[in-house]
Amino acid sequence: MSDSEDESIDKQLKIVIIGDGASGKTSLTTRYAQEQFGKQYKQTVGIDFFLRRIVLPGNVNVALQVWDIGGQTLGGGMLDKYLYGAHGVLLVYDITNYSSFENLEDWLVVVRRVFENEGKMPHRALVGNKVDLEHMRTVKLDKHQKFAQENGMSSHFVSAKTGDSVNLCFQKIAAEILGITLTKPELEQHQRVVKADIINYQAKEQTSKQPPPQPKSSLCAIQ
Ligand SMILES: Nc1nc2c(ncn2[C@@H]2O[C@H](COP(=O)(O)OP(=O)(O)OP(=O)(O)O)[C@@H](O)[C@H]2O)c(=O)[nH]1
Repeated sequence: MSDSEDESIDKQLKIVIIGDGASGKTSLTTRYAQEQFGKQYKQTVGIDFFLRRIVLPGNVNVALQVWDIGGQTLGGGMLDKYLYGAHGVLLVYDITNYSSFENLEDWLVVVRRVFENEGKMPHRALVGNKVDLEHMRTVKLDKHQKFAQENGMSSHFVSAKTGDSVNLCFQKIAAEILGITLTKPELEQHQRVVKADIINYQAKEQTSKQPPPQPKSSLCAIQ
């Protein structure tokens, strides 16, 4: 296959990210598209766009056009237009903020209204963000699962801060939209992998005449 063929895009998907202000939509998008995270909260006014190319099994080249919608857009006239033509909609909430979860009902009402005339609903994904703050969780797991089930949504937990499961979330959604099955090795490949040095304290306590201990490396995947 030539270089140009290799780079050609088979599918272009429009993915729209909605949910309350400060739930982490911009952080999630920039983590995914640019591998970055900013601690400072800067409200999105209107919309931001990002593009990321991925390859799915079967050598399917996909361009994901990610639309990051400002949380204040709910109730405004532009949201319908932003949603129009979406293949996938991510409904994001903050697991430490119960009202951001409750309000997803209102966001979903808009999604249903926009797509009821189009005949085909986009893929809808329920995304609980900020799992690095698990100790502050206020939205119970069973509430999340019930909401996803009742509304025909796929279910995801991520941390835009640590990057935990962010790639996996987008990869799964893109594959589901295109009817592509991800194999176990592919799923594992998109889990975030943390590399840590194991320090041998016993060896460290030995006299300085001894040769210094060699650090060992280990890999662990966060599920
Ligand atoms: N601990 C933690 N903080 C996060 C995470 N994701 C986002 N934040 C923080 O939450 C705040 C809001 O994040 P944003 O990404 O700006 O939220 P948003 O949903 O885009 O907000 P709007 O633009 O108002 O719609 C920022 O201070 C982020 O640093 C996460 O996974 N963990």
